[in-house]
Amino acid sequence: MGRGIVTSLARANIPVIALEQDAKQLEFGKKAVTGLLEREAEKLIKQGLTPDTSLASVRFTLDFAELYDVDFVIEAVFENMELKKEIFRKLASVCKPDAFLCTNTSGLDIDEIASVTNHPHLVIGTHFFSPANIMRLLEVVRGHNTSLITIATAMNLGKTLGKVAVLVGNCPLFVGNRLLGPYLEQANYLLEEGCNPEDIDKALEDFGFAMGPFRMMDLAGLDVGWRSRMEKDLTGNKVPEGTPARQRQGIRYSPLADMLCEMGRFGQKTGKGWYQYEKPGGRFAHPDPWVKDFLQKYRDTHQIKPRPSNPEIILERCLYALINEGFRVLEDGIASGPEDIDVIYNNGYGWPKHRGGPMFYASTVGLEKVFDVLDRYHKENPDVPSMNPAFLLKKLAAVGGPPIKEWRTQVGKIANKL
Ligand SMILES: CCCCCCCC(=O)CC(=O)SCCNC(=O)CCNC(=O)[C@H](O)C(C)(C)COP(=O)(O)OP(=O)(O)OC[C@H]1O[C@@H](n2cnc3c(N)ncnc32)[C@H](O)[C@@H]1OP(=O)(O)O
Ligand SMILES: NC(=O)C1=CN([C@@H]2O[C@H](COP(=O)(O)OP(=O)(O)OC[C@H]3O[C@@H](n4cnc5c(N)ncnc54)[C@H](O)[C@@H]3O)[C@@H](O)[C@H]2O)C=CC1
Repeated sequence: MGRGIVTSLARANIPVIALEQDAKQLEFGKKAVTGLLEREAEKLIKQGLTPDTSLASVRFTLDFAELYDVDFVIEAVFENMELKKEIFRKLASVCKPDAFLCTNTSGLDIDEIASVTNHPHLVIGTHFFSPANIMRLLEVVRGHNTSLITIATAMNLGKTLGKVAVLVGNCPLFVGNRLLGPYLEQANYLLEEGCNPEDIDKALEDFGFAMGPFRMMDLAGLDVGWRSRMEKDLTGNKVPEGTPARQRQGIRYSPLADMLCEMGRFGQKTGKGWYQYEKPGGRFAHPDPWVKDFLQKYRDTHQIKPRPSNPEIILERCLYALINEGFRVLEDGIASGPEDIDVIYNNGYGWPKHRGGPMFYASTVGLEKVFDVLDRYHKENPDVPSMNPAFLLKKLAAVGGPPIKEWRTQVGKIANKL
């Protein structure tokens, strides 16, 4: 993410100091940023334009002390709370007192990160999306103490970078990734039940997604989700002994993605994940016979009898799970309206734009249908609480599923924590 963010800043002619933890990583990063900027320059030249971005605006360093007079920091280290806090302690001591301190976490608590600084009003989440120099979304996550000036500055940064900035509230995984959780959960359960990654990806790509869930996670890096689950003690050595492999805290859980990570299969970056790639860093996903075999052995171990799923079932389960969480986000006041969720999905996750975003799509399918499918699934699978229909969905379905623009008036004031 760091290299994509640096490239976006350099492209907008913002001087950047790019900091890494060791010389090897710094060299990798420098090479990657140089490559991305050169590629962009070539594209402009081909179009008859003169590139005005230069690598000279980027300084590469290993020394935190060089950050003493920067206006704005964007931290993008591994998804680990203790490490993020250590970095923010350092930043708070090195940077000038009015520097804005941003974190590119995928879903950690912004308030906890801010708590280690003396100026939490200057701390904010700036959540970029992979590939960070390409995807247009910037989720701006306000913490409890984040000031209006800090929010305005982060929103303005999004605009300067040519991105679409959306303000959201602070909760685990924020908005985009919070909806992604139940979507990925269903995709993983479908694998357990007999599908292969390519069956599920094909159904969602035929629906119009730029990438199905498994190709997308291979692109983002499976280790990101793994670290995020470790932070929640869902995997790793803090899981209590004797916990059944397919259960956590009494609810259904799929350990499949964790098992791939334990074997070093992180996706495109390692050349192997849910698919295989021509080399580490390769981009062309090929179905991997190893994965097919791995899934079959897993089903045998857990005595799961494979059953077929057609594209319609795949779509309903994955999409309605995602939409249901969208209603919960609205109930919690984490997004300011259904339109914001749609903008997030259209610009950050390769959602098919012609379908208008997940919440608009739900309104076109019919909220009664979405409710009925979720309700039936949840009654048959009470150990999957994410599929329990959200209260707001139930309420709107009960009044006939009005068009999206009428949701607010139908349900009264939606709690807004922004
Ligand atoms: C619940 C736990 C949560 C854990 C997960 C947390 C992760 C997060 O916090 C949030 C995330 O980022 S999730 C990932 C979000 N990203 C997506 O969904 C990407 C979906 N894919 C796409 O949009 C297009 O396929 C894409 C744009 C990638 C490619 O587009 P096309 O298919 O049209 O292909 P191209 O025309 O060849 O490429 C367009 C530009 O993209 C560049 N590109 C392609 N693949 C890339 C890759 N793997 N890495 C870097 N850049 C890449 C490609 O070079 C081209 O760039 P330009 O030539 O400069 O235009
Ligand atoms: N991969 C993705 O799709 C997305 C990731 N994120 C978030 O971005 C952050 C980074 O994720 P990735 O780029 O995927 O991870 P990564 O593993 O590719 O990169 C992390 C970088 O942090 C550097 N680093 C670690 N400790 C450091 C330290 N003490 N000082 C300086 N640099 C240090 C590492 O050398 C490495 O280059 C995480 O918080 C992740 O949740 C956010 C959006 C999307």
